[in-house]
Amino acid sequence: MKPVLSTDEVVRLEDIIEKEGTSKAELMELAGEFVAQEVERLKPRHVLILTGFGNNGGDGWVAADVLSQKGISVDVVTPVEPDEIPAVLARHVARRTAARDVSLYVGPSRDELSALLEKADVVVDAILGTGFHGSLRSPFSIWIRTVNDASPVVVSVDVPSGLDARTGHVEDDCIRADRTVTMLAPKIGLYSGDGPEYVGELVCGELYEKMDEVIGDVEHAAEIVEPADIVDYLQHLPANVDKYSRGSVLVVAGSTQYPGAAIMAAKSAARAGAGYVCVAAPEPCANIIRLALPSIPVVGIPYDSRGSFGAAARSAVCDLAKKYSCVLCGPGMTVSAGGMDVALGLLELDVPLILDADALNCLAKASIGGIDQTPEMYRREAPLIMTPHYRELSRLVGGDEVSDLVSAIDAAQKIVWAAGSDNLVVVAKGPTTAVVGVEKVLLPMSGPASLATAGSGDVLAGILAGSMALWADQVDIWELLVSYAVAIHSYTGFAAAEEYGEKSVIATDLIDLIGPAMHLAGDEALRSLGLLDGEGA
Ligand SMILES: NC(=O)C1=CN([C@@H]2O[C@H](COP(=O)(O)OP(=O)(O)OC[C@H]3O[C@@H](n4cnc5c(N)ncnc54)[C@H](OP(=O)(O)O)[C@@H]3O)[C@@H](O)[C@H]2O)[C@@H](O)CC1
Ligand SMILES: Nc1ncnc2c1ncn2[C@@H]1O[C@H](COP(=O)(O)OP(=O)(O)O)[C@@H](O)[C@H]1O
Ligand SMILES: [K+]
Repeated sequence: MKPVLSTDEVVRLEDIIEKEGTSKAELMELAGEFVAQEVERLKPRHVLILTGFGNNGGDGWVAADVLSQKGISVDVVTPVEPDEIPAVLARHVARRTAARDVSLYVGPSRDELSALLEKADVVVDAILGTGFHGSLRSPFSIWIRTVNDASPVVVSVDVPSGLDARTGHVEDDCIRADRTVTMLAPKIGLYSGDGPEYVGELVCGELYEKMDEVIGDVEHAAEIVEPADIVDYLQHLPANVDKYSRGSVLVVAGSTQYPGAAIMAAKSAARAGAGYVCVAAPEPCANIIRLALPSIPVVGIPYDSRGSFGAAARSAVCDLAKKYSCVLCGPGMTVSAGGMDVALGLLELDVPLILDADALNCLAKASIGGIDQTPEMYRREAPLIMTPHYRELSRLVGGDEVSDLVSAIDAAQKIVWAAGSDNLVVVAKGPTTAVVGVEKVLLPMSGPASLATAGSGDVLAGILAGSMALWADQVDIWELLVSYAVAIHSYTGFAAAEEYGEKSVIATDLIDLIGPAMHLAGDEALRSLGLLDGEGA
C-alpha cells in the first residue's frame, strides 16, 4: 500500500528528511530533476515552463536547467525577475537557471503567452503547489485560463495549479494536467473533490532514497490499495468445498416499492462467491424476487400497510439471520418503523453484518444528532460494515456537510472512533471511495463514472456480502477485504463501460461482469507481482 498525506504531514516529512541530512534545497534539486526526467519521456523539442513565486516554481526552474543542459529548447515564464522571487530557495535556482541557455519571459501578456504556448510541445506547470490557498490571483488566473484554452500537453508539478491540495477543491480555475508529477508522496487533495478531474495520470517522485525509514514517522491521511495487496482474495476455490463451507449470505432487503434492489444485491452476492444466498423480503414482494432469481430462496417476512417490513419482521429476520455466515441489510427496504426494528435487532446478533442504504437511514433516524453520539447503538463484537454514500453518511453524523473525499473521511472517522472497534468499517462511497477503520483509511481503486447509476450501490453491497461470506474465516484486516470488494465493483464498471459504452451502463450490467472483473483484478495483481507478462492470460 502507498501512503497519501495531508499537506501538513508533507511539511513534517520534509522536516524529518532535513534532520536526517537531506536539506530542502537538495530536495528541490531532486524534485526538478524528477520533473525533467518525466518531461523527457515525452521526447519534446521545445518545452515551456510556467513558474510562480514559491518553491513549486523552484522545482520548475531546476527542471528548466536540467532540460536545457540536455539540449532541449526551454522557455521559462515568470511573474517577476528572478532576483525578485520572494521564496529564498526558488530565487537561488531561478538566478542560476537564468544564467543558462534558456529564454526568459517576465510577466508576459496573454497574447505573448498564447504565442509561447503555440511553440511548445510540452508545458510544465510549476505555478502553484501546496502553498496555494484562497482565490486565484492575477496573473495566474489569466495564465491558467490561457493554458487550458490552448489545451497543450501539460505536466503539472506536485499539484495542478489552482487545486487546493488539502481538499481537492477548485474554486475558480485549475490547470487541466495530462500528468501530475507529485513529490515525496501524493497529497489527499489529488484524490478528493475536483482533484481526479484535473490531475491526469499521477506519478510520484519519492525523491528521498530512505523513504521507507521515515514514512512511518508521519501520519497517513490514507493508503492506496494496489492490486498486489488484495491478491489473497483472488485465489481459486479449494476443490473440496461445498455450498455451505463457501459461506452463506442472508440478504434482508426489498419492499413492494423497491424489489429490484433486493434482486440485484442477492444476485451480486452469489456472483461474488457465496455458496448459498437467501433473501428475506416483505411477503408482498417475495414472489417478484423468486421469479427473478430461480437459484435463490426467498423467505416472505411480515409486512406493513406500505409493503415494507412490518412490526413482526424483527423476530422473523433475526431467527433466520443466526444461521448465516453474513447478513446484508438495507437495499430497497425503505425507512419504516419495522425496518428500523429489523436493523437494530440485527445489530444485537453475533453475526457479521453489512448495513447499506435504508438500513443506514433507519439508524440515522433512530439517533439524535448523529449515531456517533450513541456508539452503544452500533458497537458490537462481530464485524460491522456500513456502506453509506455521501448523503447517507451526512445523515449518519447528524447533518455535517459531506461533499468530497476529505469531508467523507472525517465523517466516517467520527463514527468508527466513537465505537473504537477493530471490526467496524465505514465505506464512504463516492467517485473515490474511502474504506475507513479505526486505524486505517484505505483507498481501493476507483471505478469509472459509469458506476454513478441507480442500483450500483446495491451491486457493491452484494459483492461485499458474497466476499465476506467466502473469506470471513481468513480475514486479519477487515479494511482490506472490503477494499477488495470495492475494487471488484470498480472493475465491473470498467468492464461494463467497455461492453456497453460509458454512458449506457446500468446497474444490472455490472452483476454478470463480477466474474470477469475478478479475472481482471487477478491479472493485474499477478502482473504487478511480475508473475504475468503483457496483456494478461
Ligand atoms: N519544501 C520542500 O522541501 C520541498 C518543496 N517542494 C515544492 O514546493 C512546493 C511548495 O512550495 P511553497 O510552500 O513555496 O508554495 P507554492 O505552492 O510554491 O506557492 C506559494 C506561492 O504562491 C502564492 N499564492 C498562494 N495562494 C495564491 C493564490 N490564491 N493566488 C496567487 N498566488 C498565490 C503565495 O503567495 P502568498 O500567499 O505568500 O502571498 C506564494 O508566493 C510544493 O508544492 C513542491 O512543488 C518540492 O520541491 C519538494 C521539496
Ligand atoms: N463518479 C463516480 N466515479 C466512480 N464511481 C462512482 C461515481 N459515482 C458513484 N460511484 C460509485 O457508485 C456506487 C453508487 O452507490 P450508491 O450511491 O449507493 O447507489 P444506489 O443507492 O443507487 O445503489 C458507489 O460504489 C460509488 O462509489
Ligand atoms: K503546479
